[in-house]
Parts: sequence; C-alpha cells; structure tokens
Amino acid sequence: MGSNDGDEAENGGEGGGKEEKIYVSVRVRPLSSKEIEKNDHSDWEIINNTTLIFKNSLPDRSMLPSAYIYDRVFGYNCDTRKVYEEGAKEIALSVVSGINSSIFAYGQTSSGKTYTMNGITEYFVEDIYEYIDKHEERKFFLKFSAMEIYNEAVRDLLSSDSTPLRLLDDPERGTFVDKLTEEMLRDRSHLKELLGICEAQRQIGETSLNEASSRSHQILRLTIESSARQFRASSLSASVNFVDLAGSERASQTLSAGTRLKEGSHINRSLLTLGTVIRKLSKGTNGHVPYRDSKLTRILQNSLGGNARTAIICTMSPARSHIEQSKNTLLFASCAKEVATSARVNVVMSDKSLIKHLRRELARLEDELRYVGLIHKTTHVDELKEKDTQIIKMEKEISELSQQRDLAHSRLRNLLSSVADDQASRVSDESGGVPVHHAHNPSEDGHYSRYWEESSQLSVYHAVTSEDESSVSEASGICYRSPEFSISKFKISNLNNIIDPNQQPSLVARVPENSTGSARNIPQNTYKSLETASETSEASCKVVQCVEINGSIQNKDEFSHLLDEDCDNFLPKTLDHTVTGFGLALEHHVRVRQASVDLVKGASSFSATCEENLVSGSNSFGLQNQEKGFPRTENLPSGTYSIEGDTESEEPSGVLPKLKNSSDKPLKVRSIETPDKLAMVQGTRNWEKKHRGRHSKTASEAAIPSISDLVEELKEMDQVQHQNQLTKNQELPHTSNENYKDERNVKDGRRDPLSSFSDSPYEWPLAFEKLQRELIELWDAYNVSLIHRADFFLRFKGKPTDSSYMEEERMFLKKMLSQESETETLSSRKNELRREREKLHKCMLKKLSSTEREDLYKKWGIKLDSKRRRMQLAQRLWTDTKNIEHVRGSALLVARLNGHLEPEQAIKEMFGLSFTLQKYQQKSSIWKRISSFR
Ligand SMILES: Nc1ncnc2c1ncn2[C@@H]1O[C@H](COP(=O)(O)OP(=O)(O)OP(=O)(O)O)[C@@H](O)[C@H]1O
Repeated sequence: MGSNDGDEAENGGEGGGKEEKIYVSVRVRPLSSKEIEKNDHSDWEIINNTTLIFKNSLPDRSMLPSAYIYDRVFGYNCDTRKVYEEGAKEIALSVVSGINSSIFAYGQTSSGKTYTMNGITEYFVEDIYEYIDKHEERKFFLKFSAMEIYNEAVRDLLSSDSTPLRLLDDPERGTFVDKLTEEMLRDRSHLKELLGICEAQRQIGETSLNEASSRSHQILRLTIESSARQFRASSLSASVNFVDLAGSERASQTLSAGTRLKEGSHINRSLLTLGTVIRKLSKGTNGHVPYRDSKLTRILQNSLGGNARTAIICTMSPARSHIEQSKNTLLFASCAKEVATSARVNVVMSDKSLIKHLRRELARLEDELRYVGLIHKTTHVDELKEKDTQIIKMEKEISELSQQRDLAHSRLRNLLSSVADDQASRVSDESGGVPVHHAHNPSEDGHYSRYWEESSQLSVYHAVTSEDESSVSEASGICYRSPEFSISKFKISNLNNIIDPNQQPSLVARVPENSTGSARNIPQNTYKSLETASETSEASCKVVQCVEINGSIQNKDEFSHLLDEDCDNFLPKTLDHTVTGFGLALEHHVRVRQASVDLVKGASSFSATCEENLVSGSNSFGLQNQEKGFPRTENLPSGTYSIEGDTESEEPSGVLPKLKNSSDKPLKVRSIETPDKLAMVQGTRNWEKKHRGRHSKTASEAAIPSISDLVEELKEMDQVQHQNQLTKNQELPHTSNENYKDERNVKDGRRDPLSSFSDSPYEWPLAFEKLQRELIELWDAYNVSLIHRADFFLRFKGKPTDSSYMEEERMFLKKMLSQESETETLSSRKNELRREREKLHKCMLKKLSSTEREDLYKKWGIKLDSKRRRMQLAQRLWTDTKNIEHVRGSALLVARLNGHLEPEQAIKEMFGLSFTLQKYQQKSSIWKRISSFR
C-alpha cells in the first residue's frame, strides 16, 4: 500500500466508483509471555512481506496448506506503525478525498486486534491532522462517533446512556444508527479525548486468554468534510471506520462461562455472519448476501461491499496452541482478499452552491426549451405556409370551377332558351295538336340549329338549311340517342335551283355536334358507314319534310328510305321494341282527324283552322318524292298512311287518303308535318271538297268503322305504353312543372291531351278532376242531355287514356258555347232538357221499385208524403254541379233509368255523337236513344 494524498482516489473514484479488492494483510504477533511459559511453539514463518508459511511439523497437520499469501504479512517484530503505514494508512486517508474507508482488525481473541487498531487510530489521527495542516486551502470539518455492538446491541460509546440504539435504513445513507452521538472535532486533542472515552466505555472483560478482552465490536467513525476555502461550491465528505472486532474464541480455551460465555456466543455468531458475508462477496456472485443477519454486517455493509475502500488486518498468534483459530483467521483473510468494493468520491453541494448550480441548470433547461420551442415554431410556421399554399390552390380551383359552373349555367340558359323557342315554334305550327318541332336558331356558320327534346330517342329529319338566300341546302338525317350514346346521320343536298329564294325555310334541324363523337359504344363498322354516308350528296334530292317521332318509332323500315342502305347498321335494334308510343300518337291524331271530319260537315271552321297552317295551292303539301319524303306505313295497324299529292279525285273510302307527288313546281316550305297529320288534313280537305255544305255523313261514316277499329287497337297499345311510362316514372324522381307543361301544351285554349297527361301519371289525377269539373260546368252551361252527361261521367273515370276524350269534349263544348250564344238556341236546349227530365220521371215508375224510389226520396231529401215525388227527383238531377257526389248520384240514377248503354259502344257513340251535339237533330245513334226517352 503506497502513500495516499487523496488525489488519486478522488480522480479514480469520481462518478460510478472504482472497484477495488479489500486490502488484506496479516500480522503475526510474537508469542506472549504466557505462551512462552507454556512452552508453546510457533509453527509459522514469514518468508517475505506477503507470504506466510506454516511449518508442517505436526504429522496430523500434513493436509493443511503450508503457504499463505496476502497483500501484506507483518511478522513478529513488525511494529504497528509499519502495519499502519503499509496496511491501513493509504486507505484510511482516502477519507480526506471524499472516499469512504474502513480499517478492520480481525482475529482470534488476544491475537493483538486492539493492540494493532489502537496504534493505527493513533497514527491516523496524527496523519489526518497533519494532512489538514498541510492543506490550508481547504477547510475541513471532522466529526467523530463511536459505537459498540455488545451482545448484538448497539451502544453509543460517546454517551453515558447505555440504551441500545436502533438501526435505521435510509435510501441515501443506507443503514445508520439512530441518535448516535456525533461529535464535531475541534482538533486532534479533542479526537484523542474522545478516543479515550470510547476506550473507557467499551466493554472489556477478563478471560483466560486475555486479561482485557474486548467483548464487543467497536466502530470508531471519523467523518471528514472538506472544501476549498476560496471556492465553496462543493465539498467532499467521507467517513473512515476503524473497526476493532471482538475476537473469536473457543469457550474451552477461554474457559468462559456465564456472561463471558454469552458474550462469546454473540461474538462468534456475528463473526460467523461476517465470515459468511465475506465468503459470499468473495465469490462475486449476485446472490443474496446476509448483511442483515447481524448488526455488525448491517452497519458495515457499505464497507464490506459498497462505497468504500477497505483494509483488513488479520491478527494471529503464532502459538501452536491456537493453530485452529489461526488457520480460521487465515481462511477468513483469504476470502476477504477476494472481495471487491466500489468506492467513489462523495461530493456534497453547499446550499449556496446548490442554488447556483440549480440556477445554471435552470438556465440550461430554459435554453433547451427555447430551442425546442424555436424548432416547433419553425415547424409550425412551415406547416402554416404549406396550408396557406393549399388554401390558395384550392381557392384557385374553386374560382375555376365557379367559372366553369357559370359558363355551364349560361350555356344551359341558352339551351333552355333555344328549347323554349323551339317549343313555342312547335306549338305555333301545330294545327291539329300534332307536335312538330321547329327551331330558328342560326348558328355562327350560318346554319340553323335546333335541339331535340330530352325524351326523344329517335328523330328523323328532312329539313332545309340556308346560309343565305342564294345558298339553300336540304338536309335529311336520322338521329338516335340513348343513355349510352347518341348518333346521327345527316345528308345534305344543295337545293339552290329548286327552292324559292324568297321563302325562308321555317324548319331546320341540326344534330348536336358531339353526337357522333360520343358514339363510342357503336360498332366500328357502323361508325365508318355513317361517315361514308355523310359524305354522300344527292343533288337530285328535292323533298323537304321532317318526320319526328318523340319517344319511339314503330319500325325502322318505315324511315329507312330517308337514309341510304347503311341505315340498317346504325338504327338500334331496340327500335323494334318501341311501338306503342307511335301508336298512341297516331291514335290521337286519327281521333282528331275523325272529329274534324265530323265537324267539317257543314262548313266546319275546325277544318279551316287546320288549313291555315297548310301549304296552299294544288301541290299544297309540296311532296315531290314519296320515296324520300314520307315514310312507308305498311306495318301500321290499319290502312296506308302515305299521302299522294293529287287527291282531288280520290274518295276516302275505307282507307286513309294517299299522298303522292303532285307536280314539279318550285318547293315552298312553310311547315313540316307528320304523316298522320298530313293524312288527317288531306282527308279533311278531300272530304270538304266533296261534301262541303251538303252535311252528308257519307265520308265520315265510311271512315268511322276502320278508324274505330284502329282506335281500339291503338288503345291497347296505349295501355302498354302507359304501363311502360308508369314504370319509367316510378324510377325517376317526380318533378312537377305543371305551369310549364300548361304553357307548353296550351295554345289558343287548346291543349294537347297526350303530351299533357299521358306521360305524367302523377299529374293526371289532379288534371282529371279539374277537367271533369270543367266538363260538368260546361254540360250545365250548354244544357247538354243528362243521359250524355251520365254516360260520359261514368265512362271516363280517370284513366290517363281518358284525357283525350275529355279534352276533345271540353274543346267542343267551349267552341259550341262561343258560337251558339243566341238566347233562342239556349232556350231551346233548356226545353229539351226539361223534356228529358220528364222522360226520366216517367221511367222511374218502370225502372225502379217502390222501395228503391222511397230510398231515393229519402236520399235526395224529398218528403215521402209530398206530391209529384218522382218529378221532384227528376228536377233535382244535375242541379248541384259543384257537388261531385251529387253529380255522381245523378249520373248513376240517369244511367239506371237509361239502362242500355253498352260499354263497347260507348266510345264509338260518344265520339260519334259528342262532336255533333249541336247537330243532334241529325239522329246519330246515341241521340236516337235519347229521343227514345222523350
Ligand atoms: N504485536 C504485538 N507486540 C507486542 N505485544 C502485543 C502485540 N500484539 C498484542 N500484544 C499484546 O497482546 C495482548 C493482547 O492483545 P489485545 O488485547 O490487543 O488482543 P485482542 O485481540 O484485542 O484480544 P481481544 O479480542 O480479547 O480483545 C496485549 O497485552 C497486547 O499488549
């Protein structure tokens, strides 16, 4: 063990501690006088400073080891100073460097522990104060405490109170003795004084081996704190323990008994625990170390395996008589030599320095916080900038989208305006309730344009376009549109030489420019054929017509002549399934035509109205090419629907009149007509030419049977169409736009009942009720026969297909009312109505039982005891036209009294006669029946 000025230990021990083996030395005392007296021999030989040899002179000891090596072996003549200098000083003085240290004296009783430890303490006190004296730059604080463990009780050696002290455990301090006196040392003399007290306080007893045997374990603790005088930021604090253990003893040797035996028992037990701890620690295992098995090991735990430097001086007697005890001591020393401790420098911060240190630490943490905050702030700013960029980008996109939306709205408004113009133009050109679509919207390139309706699937055009007065072209084409695609074919022929340049074309058609561009689902060969066809031009084309079917068409072959042979490829096959729409339209137009036929009997103004919209002259229809200008209709339910130009000599008999080319005169276009409309008008004209003013029913009666059959067939198709429409509308959201529909479908008081209601089943019930009430009022105003009212009222109960009949009835009555306002005529009708009531009153007696009559009297509020009760009942029929239940009751009673209207005949009768009510004197079938009541 070298010199120790503290610097080495401080440097090496700072921080986590420096592991160091316990410094173990053996001191062999000389034989005592008693041992010599007993002629006891020494078998030990110290051959050098570290080796001790047992001179194996005894035969029974041959098995013992002969050489013992330790850190230092002090022989018989070695004085205590040298033991201190070489076996304790360096470690003991570590305390001035802030390192805990412990100096142990271990050995058999009377082996010289107290003798050695007293000397070491004395030398240490001298050295420590010498050290303090040498280090004036530091200020030292020395505290001294002393305790003994006697019979496993801790006693304060600096206190006169022998009350045992408790051992407490502290997380930082470890195990400590509660209330142990700790004296602050003033100087070395003070320490010596205290050491004297401890020696005086310690339990000493006389045994056979030692007149002043220490019967307790003594622990002297000197705590030294030091700090630099100029810089007191920190101080060093450490304790040095000088432990003089009680000596192990054998009771037989010490001849102890009583108290000494008890003392020896505690001594041996505590030393046994110490030996166990040392042995455990020496093995370096992490197993359990029984520190707590004794107060000695608990108090010295830190010195044995913790934060301390430790030196153990094992004392032994060389006498042969103590060979066993000596070998146990050497065995203990050998184990202790393997135990390592980890001493470190214990630095204590002063309050002031601690505050200063804490302030510096606080400043450092604040700097870190600011740095972290700056980083976060920077990150936040970057995120905000990125979001601002996104916002700007999104605002730009919104602006662009808004512009696109406004543009789309503008286009939509223009489109709607064009459609509205188109609708207005169409309505203005209607002459018989037939929708003909016109448009007069020249595009920028000079062509006229038009848009088709949303409901259109197929449109067949044959129209004229004009860029200027000198360049007029004919365009014929067919356009098909489905939810998936739209497609068009257009063929243009120059008509400069055949069109009257002074006459502006009234109808032009334009297929939407993108119609073919969106036809991606069309077979490629079809598309090519269309392109090829569109490039074809036929200069000889002269026909200017347009056939437009909204909704569907019966057979593509009907229109194939408007196209070339490629049409078969681009007309969709689905056309074959769309039959009923065309049939429905045709039915309506045929009915109108038939009504016209009836009306024009006798200078009908209705035919004149129709005629106003027709072309004038002998070639009024302008049809010069039947093959291209008009569809063949051989597949229609009845008759031939083509029209031949010269019909002057034709008599409509059984079939509709035919249209054919009439002349090669310059084409004069005013209107584009559908074939059935043209047929209707032509039929009217033909009939008018033959029968005007004669009131003959020949033509109409000849036409009625076939038309009626046609109506029946078409009515069936109408039902199918109606069901299809219902299904379609149920799949679509319902949007009511009644005002628009009214505006669209009403012109001069005339509504197109088909376009008004048949495609709007949700609107029809309300419209039916309204129309029904209107008819009731009109019947009442016109004094229409009660039988007619009843039959009509009960026959048409609200099916959408009733709309046509009811509308025609309404139009007729309004027309009649406007034309026959003379008082005389109205008075005549009142008389007719009065006579009809009288007839009904007479029928009651035959048709109704007495019970039925009484029930009716009660129901109708007629007193049973009153007179002329049947006449009262007849007079009350159809009097409250505002009350629909009253009207219904009246209708039922009249029908009951009438009794023989066949449903199958009703439609024929109604339409055969309803339009001729003003001429009921002509004795049509129903009025003949009415007359039968008279
Ligand atoms: N190295 C030595 N040189 C001369 N005398 C010694 C030496 N060591 C011990 N002695 C003497 O031996 C006797 C016993 O010593 P000491 O009391 O120190 O033994 P001990 O180990 O403390 O005994 P115990 O355990 O019983 O207290 C004392 O009289 C002492 O003076």
